[in-house]
Amino acid sequence: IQTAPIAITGDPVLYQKAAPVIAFDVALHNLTQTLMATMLQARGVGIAAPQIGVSQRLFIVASRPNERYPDAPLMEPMVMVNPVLLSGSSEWELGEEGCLSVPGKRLSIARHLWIDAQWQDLQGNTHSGRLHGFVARIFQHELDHLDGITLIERIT
Ligand SMILES: O=C(NO)N[C@@H](Cc1ccccc1)C(=O)O
Ligand SMILES: [Zn+2]
Repeated sequence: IQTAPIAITGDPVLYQKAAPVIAFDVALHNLTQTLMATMLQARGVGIAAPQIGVSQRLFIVASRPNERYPDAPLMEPMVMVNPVLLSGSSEWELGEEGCLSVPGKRLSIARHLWIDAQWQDLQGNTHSGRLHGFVARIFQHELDHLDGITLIERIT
C-alpha cells in the first residue's frame, strides 16, 4: 500500500480549512488506506488528510503504545469523516503533544478532558460518542488540522 510524504510547517495545505467529504467512494477508501499507512510508517497515533496534502475533512485516531507514546491507551483505529466536536468538558488538561508536521517538537497543550463527537464512517453512516483523555486529545489535535491550525498556532 502506498504511503505519502507528510507536509511540514510552512506548507500552505496545513493552514487551509479543509472541505467536507461528499463522495463515499473508492477514492475515499484509497485515500484512507494511504493515510493509515503513512501514519503507521511515521509511528503516529493520529493523522489528518491535510498532512498528506489532501484538504478534506477526514482523519484517523489510532492511539496505541509505541516508542513515541509509551503510555498511550490501545484502541481500534477510528476513521472519522466530517467530524464535529459537539461539546467539550469545562475542565481542560495540559498534556504533551507531538505533530508529524512539526518534527522534533513536543509542546504542552490544553485540551478538553472529554468531548462529545459526531462523525461519519467510510460508508457514510453517522456515529456519535464521548471520547476521554488521550484519545479525546488526539481527536482535538486532528480536528485543528482540518481547520488549518497546528501546534504552533495553539501555543502562541
Ligand atoms: O501529527 C499528528 N496528527 O496530526 N500525529 C500526532 C498525534 C498526536 C496528537 C495529540 C497528542 C499526541 C499525538 C502524533 O504524534 O502521532
Ligand atoms: Zn498533527
